[in-house]
Amino acid sequence: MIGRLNHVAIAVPDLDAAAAQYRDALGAEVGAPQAEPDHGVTVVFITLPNTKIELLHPLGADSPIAGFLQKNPSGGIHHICYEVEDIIAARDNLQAQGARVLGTGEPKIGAHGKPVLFLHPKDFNGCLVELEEV
Ligand SMILES: CC[C@H](C(=O)O)C(=O)SCCNC(=O)CCNC(=O)[C@H](O)C(C)(C)COP(=O)(O)OP(=O)(O)OC[C@H]1O[C@@H](n2cnc3c(N)ncnc32)[C@H](O)[C@@H]1OP(=O)(O)O
Ligand SMILES: [Co+2]
Repeated sequence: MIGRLNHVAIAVPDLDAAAAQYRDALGAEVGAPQAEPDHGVTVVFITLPNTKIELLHPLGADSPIAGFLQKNPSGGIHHICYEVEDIIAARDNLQAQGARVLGTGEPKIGAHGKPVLFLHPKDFNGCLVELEEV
């Protein structure tokens, strides 16, 4: 069911500093900040030859990643995103196996303009999993 690794997300305390570090110290291709108010984050995508890094910073009062950054003030790997061909079929399959889908259970449109869902980290070895339909 899951396909390519679409991105690895890192929550950062300072988005501009992290973006500059990837651009200047690591020589990576760094995109512009994208506000995603529906998700409570601002994101910066770093394009690598085989996947992307998604830098995340809280946006708004009730960002879902605020708690993560309070627990990890220096930042840290926040989630991994796998691609799926049919996100509803994937969701239904996973729920049938007892996995918890976060939020309303209905996909939201993510930063790439595609439907995304999140699976509870406690059901996936402590790793927050995002699925993106491609
Ligand atoms: C613009 C969209 C973009 C895209 O790619 O398209 C995005 O990726 S948006 C990314 C931001 N949105 C989300 O992360 C939505 C899904 N996340 C959530 O709903 C929450 O972050 C949640 C429920 C995973 C955690 O929320 P919170 O930290 O407030 O809850 P708890 O403190 O109760 O945490 C419960 C339990 O989970 C552990 N935890 C929390 N976050 C993570 C994480 N990223 N990875 C692994 N584990 C995590 C937390 O430590 C608690 O564990 P415990 O042992 O009980 O302390
Ligand atoms: Co993501």
